[in-house]
Amino acid sequence: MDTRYLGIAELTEVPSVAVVVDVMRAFTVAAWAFARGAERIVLAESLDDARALKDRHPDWVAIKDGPPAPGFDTVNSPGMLRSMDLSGRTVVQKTTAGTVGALAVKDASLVLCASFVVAEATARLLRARAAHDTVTFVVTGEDGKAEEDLACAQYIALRATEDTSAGAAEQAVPYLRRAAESRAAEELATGVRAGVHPDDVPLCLELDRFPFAMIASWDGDADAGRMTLRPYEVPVQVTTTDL
Ligand SMILES: O=C(O)[C@H](CS(=O)(=O)O)OP(=O)(O)O
Ligand SMILES: [Mg+2]
Repeated sequence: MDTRYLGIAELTEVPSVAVVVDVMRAFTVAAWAFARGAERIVLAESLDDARALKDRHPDWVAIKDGPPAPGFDTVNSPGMLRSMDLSGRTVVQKTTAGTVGALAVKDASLVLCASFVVAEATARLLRARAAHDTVTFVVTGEDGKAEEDLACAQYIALRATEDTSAGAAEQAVPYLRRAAESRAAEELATGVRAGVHPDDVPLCLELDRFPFAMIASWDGDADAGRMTLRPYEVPVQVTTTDL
């Protein structure tokens, strides 16, 4: 597997396989939404688009980053999502980096959205589906320089070359440390960013909290057709016929 690491603005061609990484916080939040029962996450193009989706589908749960705002049900915080019951719900998500990165590679043949909480499942899916491909990791934060996203991307790339899930916790230590010392972690912990729960940073640094990867694909049934994120439970002994 060949790997490359690009910021959103550096995506000049359609990748074959894309792993869009946003540790703090979009794809930690997305994983928590699925853990709390959400059926799918519609990735909104803009705040206006998210509001319009919510207007057309009042039963959908709209999430934005930054401070709470009219028209949105909650904010981009795993600490807040953790206590919500989202059973069977469709979530609409719009954030500054993560959802923008996923939409930027919407024409790729496989789009995974990832963070530390789904790292091993993501790596396992790459082992099965992309062992002979070039995998483009989209480092969504800070114009491709966000240390928490780059560290997570490099960790998933490392794990994707391993045969088993043994040893993951030990291998992860330096990568998690880089994320813990990132600018995003500091800003979330010190109140520079809005719409934050005190547990957000530790929740974003939980390794393999969830057993699923997250695949973004076109869903013709969502509104008039939308890029939509869904969880994908990756069998431990996966073969290509499982997919
Ligand atoms: O909600 C977040 O943590 C960020 C937005 S900001 O950098 O805090 O303004 O969005 P994300 O797309 O999840 O990085
Ligand atoms: Mg981020």
